[in-house]
Order: sequence, then C-alpha cells, then structure tokens
Amino acid sequence: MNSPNTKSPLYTAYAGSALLETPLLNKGSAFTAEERLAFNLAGLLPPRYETIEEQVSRAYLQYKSFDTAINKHIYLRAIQDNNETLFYSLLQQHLDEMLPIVYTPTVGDACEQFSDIYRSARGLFISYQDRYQLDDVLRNATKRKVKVIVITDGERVLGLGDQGIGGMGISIGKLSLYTACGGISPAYTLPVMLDVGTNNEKLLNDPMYMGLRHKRVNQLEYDEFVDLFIKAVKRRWPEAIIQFEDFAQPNAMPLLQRYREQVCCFNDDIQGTAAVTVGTLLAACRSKQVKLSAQKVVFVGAGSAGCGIAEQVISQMVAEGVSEAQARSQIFMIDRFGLLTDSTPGLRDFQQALVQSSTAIADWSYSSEFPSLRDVMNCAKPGVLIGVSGQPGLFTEAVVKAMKKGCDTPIIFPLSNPSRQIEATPEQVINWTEGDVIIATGSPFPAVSYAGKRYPIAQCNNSYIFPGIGLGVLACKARLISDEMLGSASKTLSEASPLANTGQGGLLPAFTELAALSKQIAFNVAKTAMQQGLALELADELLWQKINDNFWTPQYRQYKRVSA
Ligand SMILES: O=C([O-])CC(=O)C(=O)O
Ligand SMILES: [Mg+2]
Repeated sequence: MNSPNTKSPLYTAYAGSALLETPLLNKGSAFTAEERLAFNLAGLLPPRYETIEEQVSRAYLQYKSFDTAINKHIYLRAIQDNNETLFYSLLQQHLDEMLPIVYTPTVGDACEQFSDIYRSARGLFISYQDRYQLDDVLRNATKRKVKVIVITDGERVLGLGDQGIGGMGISIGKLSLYTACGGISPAYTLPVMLDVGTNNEKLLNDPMYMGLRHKRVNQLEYDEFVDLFIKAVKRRWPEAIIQFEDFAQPNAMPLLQRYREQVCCFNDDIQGTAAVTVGTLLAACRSKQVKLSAQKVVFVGAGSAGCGIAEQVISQMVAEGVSEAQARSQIFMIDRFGLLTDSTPGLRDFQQALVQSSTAIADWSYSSEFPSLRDVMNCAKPGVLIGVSGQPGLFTEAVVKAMKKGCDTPIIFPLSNPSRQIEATPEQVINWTEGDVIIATGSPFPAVSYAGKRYPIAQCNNSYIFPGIGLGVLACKARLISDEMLGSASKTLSEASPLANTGQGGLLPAFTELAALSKQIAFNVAKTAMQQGLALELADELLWQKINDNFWTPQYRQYKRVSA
C-alpha cells in the first residue's frame, strides 16, 4: 500500500538503519512494504504500515501524557530529531497548542536548561577554538543546500540574558517556525550557535554545562571570529539568508551595520521586532481610526530593540506626511534612569537621535534627575506605550492609570519575552483600564474576560514577519534585505488585522492563518525588492508560482533506491 503522494519520488542511497536514523528521510512505520524490501528495512520496524495521520495521532496521545511544558518541549524535539516530516505534520495540526511549547515562552526554559535536557545534536555548534577551520566545520553540516541560517551567540536570549551555548535552543525554535509557518523545507535550514564562552557564572560553575567554560572572548577576538564565520558562509552557501538572533546590545547593531550591505542578512530582534510592532501598531491605529503620526509613543527599554522599533515608527510617521523633526519629537525613550534627553550621559550612538530636547520638556514637573515613566505619562499624555525592557512589572497600576487619564483607548504593548518577563499582564492592563485598551504582547497569553466581554490577546511576535520574509527573499533571490522590504512586511501584516478590517476579533490574525499570511508577505516583500533593483525581475504570476512551489508541506514522498 502506498500513502497518497502528489510529489515526485525521491532517490536515495541511504538504506537500513542509516535511513531510519536520518531525520529528514525517516518515515518510521510509514515505510511501505515495497520500500521496506528495497531499503533493507525488514525486521527493523513493527510490521504494520501506518499513514502519517496514524503516526500523528499516536504522537499526540504521547504528547498529551506529559504534564509540564518543558517535558512536552523535550518530547517534540525528540520527534524532530527522529523524523522531521512527522514533527511538522504534528506541529501544523496543533499549531496554537504547540507553538508556545516549541517557541516562546517554553523555548526560554529550554535555553536555560539546554545542557540538562540535551539529547542529541542538531545544527552547528561552532566554537571559538574552531575559528581557523570553519570551512571544515561547515562541510560537516548534515544539510548540504542551506538557504536559511539562524545564528546566535547566546548572549541575550529573549529577556533571559546570557545563556551561553543554550542559545542554540532559540536558533532551533526560530527555524521550526520558518518551516511550520513559512514553508521553508527543513532540508534548507541550519541553526548555528557561535560559542565564544559565557559570562554567566551559574553556567560556568554548572558541571553539566556543555559549552566552552571560559568568559566571553574579548571584542577584537569576537569580531574576527564573526567575520571568519560570515566569510566561510559566503564561500559555502553564497545565497543563504543569515538571521542574527539574540545578540547582546553592544554587538547587535554593529554586526547588522557591518554586514547588511555585504550579505543577505537581518537582525530579528532589531528589524523583525520593529516590523511586527509597526505592523501591529498600524492595525491598532486603523481600528481606532487614528493615524500613527498623530500619536505620542513611549518606549520602556532603550536598547537596540526599542530604538530599532522607534526608528521604524518614525519612518512610518514620515511616510504619513509629518516632518522627521516632528515625528522624533513624538517619541519618548525610557531606560532605567528615566527619559533619555540631550543631557543623558553615556548615550549609545543609536540612541542619540531619539532623545527629547531639554527645551521640549522644560515646563514638565518631575522630581528626579530625569523624568520617570510616570512623569512622562502625566506630562506627555501619550497614546501608545511599548515595553521592550525585559523587566517584569514595570507597567504598574499607577503608570497605566495615569496613561488612561491622558488619552482615549490607550494602545499598550508589553512585549518582553518570555511571559514571565512581561511589563504587565494583559489581565492587569485590562483591569486597570476597565477594558478600554488595545493590547498586544510578545509571548502568547490566553484571552481575558472582563465585565462580560472577551478580549483576545494579540501576540505581537516577530514570528508574524520572519517566515514570510525568508520565503519572499528565496523566491526572488534578493541580494539584501532592505528597510523598505521590512516595511512592506509590516504593511501586509496590518492589512490582515481582523479587528481593523471588521471591527471585531483579534488585532492580529490567528497563528493558524500564518502560512497564508507568510505567502502574502513573501509576495509583497519580493515585489519591493524588485522595485529596488535588489532581486530578479519576475512577473506576478511567476512570483506566486515560485512562492507556492517553494512552500514545503510535511508529506512523505515515495523513495527509490540508487546505489551508493
Ligand atoms: O523569540 C521571540 O519570541 C521574540 C524574540 O526574538 C525575542 O524576544 O528575542
Ligand atoms: Mg530574539
């Protein structure tokens, strides 16, 4: 018996236990009688042939038997390392339930406990000591035609700080979404962990820790290492997209600036977060029937993520017709010392253009050296509050109530990840504003009931953006990823908002809509790349065809044996 198969047969020289141990090829009990014969599998599997649906049912029953999120995560990762097709089939069928397990928030626990829960190898662990043999290391990758690389050095994982080698968990999690939501075949994805040591004492003293047991190398050594890596990738896979993930602030922006014109790369935390946040803000403004350019926007957290979003908000305001100076005057960045102003000492270069001038706040009343978040609420009366601080609890009742006093239906996005780092929970925000609020979070939260009304909570997470960007870039072979391409992803997201389009439902589409949304993002991103001369010129029809043809779905193919 053959499973229904619309795809062409796949020719492979793998056979016997080697075939069963190759996760991209393994089908387990779904090998047909003919295949079992042709590939020397007789006796290696229980006799009954099963369809993928039957395998998914069993796997789901087993999944349900685990009580804790981390054990569910470990279980799913084990399936991924054993049979990728089954893993993605299971994930796609239970996407809402399993995304928080494979991705944020549980992926945060998986990164923290990486060495404790380690089962088997995946991707490339590239340590500093390998720096002069990177070509060999890349050649060892189990994937040969790599098209998307997610790379981290584990120094700022979500809001959890330095996780050293545990950062590999985030590279794996992001790439699972590239496949599940962006249709990038798992055969083309490669998670990479650049191990340069860790400054996390707890890890350094943990006998289980599997990474290099020394402090992070110095800046010169670090820069040389990253440079050697990027050059080696360019030699091996010249067209691959490189996604920088969870680098700490001092490296994130400089790396992006150094490489964005040289290779097809982007930083997910700076640009992906900015794109999804602007898209969600546009959706919120559309549903309130106001313009983003008419809002004052407060950011709590003035690191590279916060500043990246602020710059993208400013570009959007300018696109709506206000002057850049005007747009900048509507942005308020707050760090742990308070509002950034032109007299704040030690400003980073990417913060310089985002400060408030001392004259603009001359008539404000505040008691400490710099205005606090609450002072900004009282004096500026913003309509939008965004949290990217990684500090739980910063949006206090007093802050939220002060904001509510100054505007109608505030837009409040506590975006810090994972869930336990959030600036205020959706329930708190809804209670404190008596339900008159538009809210989005970075990690998933269940809907909140308040005064007889149900409030779905939008998850303003980069996962709405990066799978579609990857799909679009690969379809048109874009050379670079420009701000305009990211802007087009934001706009596409905002146009898909059920609340803005119909006056009801979620602010963002459900995750189950992500595949369709990713295709639309891919199309618009590719069109923008073409308009900018960054990509192949393709007619619309051909572009759609490439996007659809590239979109991998988890189905088993029929195998034919070739001699080794
Ligand atoms: O992974 C996520 O959920 C979003 C993200 O990039 C981060 O918080 O660093
Ligand atoms: Mg990240």
